[in-house]
Amino acid sequence: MLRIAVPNKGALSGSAMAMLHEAGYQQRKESKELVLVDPENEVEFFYLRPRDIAIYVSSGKLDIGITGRDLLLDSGADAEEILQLGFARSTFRYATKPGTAAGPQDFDGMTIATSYEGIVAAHLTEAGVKASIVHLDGAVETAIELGVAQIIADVVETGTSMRNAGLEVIGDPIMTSEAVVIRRNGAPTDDPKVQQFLRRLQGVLVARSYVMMDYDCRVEHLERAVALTPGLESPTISPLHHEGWVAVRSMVAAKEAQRIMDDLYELGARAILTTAIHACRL
Ligand SMILES: Nc1ncnc2c1ncn2[C@@H]1O[C@H](COP(=O)(O)OP(=O)(O)OP(=O)(O)O)[C@@H](O)[C@H]1O
Ligand SMILES: O=P(O)(O)OC[C@H]1O[C@H](OP(=O)(O)OP(=O)(O)O)[C@H](O)[C@@H]1O
Ligand SMILES: [Mg+2]
Repeated sequence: MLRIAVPNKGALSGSAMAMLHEAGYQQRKESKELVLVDPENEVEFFYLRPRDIAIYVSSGKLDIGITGRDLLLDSGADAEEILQLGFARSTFRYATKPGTAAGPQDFDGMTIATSYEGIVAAHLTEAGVKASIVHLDGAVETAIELGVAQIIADVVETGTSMRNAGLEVIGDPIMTSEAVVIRRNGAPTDDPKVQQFLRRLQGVLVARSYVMMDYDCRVEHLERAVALTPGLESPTISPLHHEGWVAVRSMVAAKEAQRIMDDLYELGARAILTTAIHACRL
């Protein structure tokens, strides 16, 4: 059985479980369930704190896990990311009250509050800055108002939490993060069970970001139409009963579908349809 760590709460949990469900795996129904066996797919899911997942995976007790790139880096665990999942995207940034500092070069002697001590300590060392770090579990934005620190380092998605606390982000982003699949460094790369799991998740990613496009076009316009819809390998072309016309079928990036439909119409294509892809193996 493949043993997989899944975030049990927080920003990663819901999207991770939704993606696994979409990939055909059973997921827990109750938030108190700690372990779920999916015998049909020969997988065992362990619902763990997101921050602990890299540690379990690096210990070798679990084969793979879903966590945030920032949490993996912060843990210092001996694990590596093997697939990007495209949700829980964020940047990790310093922030302060306007006028306190412009970037790490001004931090000497200051105190920085964060939940990600590992990332911040490594970044300060690299920048040659001598500052103190105070560890907080969350709601880090409040630390400056309450006098615990002059600077914070935290996850920023929309920037709303920073703005609401009257803070401005300073310096370059320390890192960008998203949900990732991780495995222990040095674990075999050709484990067929892991490969199958990754293919299923990749299938979900493709199904979410592509649509299937069908249209009819005149043979003399085919080359220009195919240039607009080259597909992944190459489009399928079928003859139509109406002479001089063909039917074309091709996968298209969902976010470009409307523009491509307009361009195909201009070219003379007709009966242009898009349909959702529910699952896929590339
Ligand atoms: N608002 C957000 N938008 C996108 N990603 C986020 C957001 N907040 C946290 N994350 C990401 O979620 C992961 C942190 O998970 P964790 O569950 O510890 O955070 P959380 O949602 O703040 O939960 P908690 O506050 O209960 O600890 C990190 O990878 C982080 O980048
Ligand atoms: O830029 P934003 O869109 O505002 O999102 C970022 C905020 O979201 C998360 O906080 P969460 O709500 O999980 O609370 P926490 O700070 O207690 O972890 C994160 O820690 C930031 O505070
Ligand atoms: Mg949080």
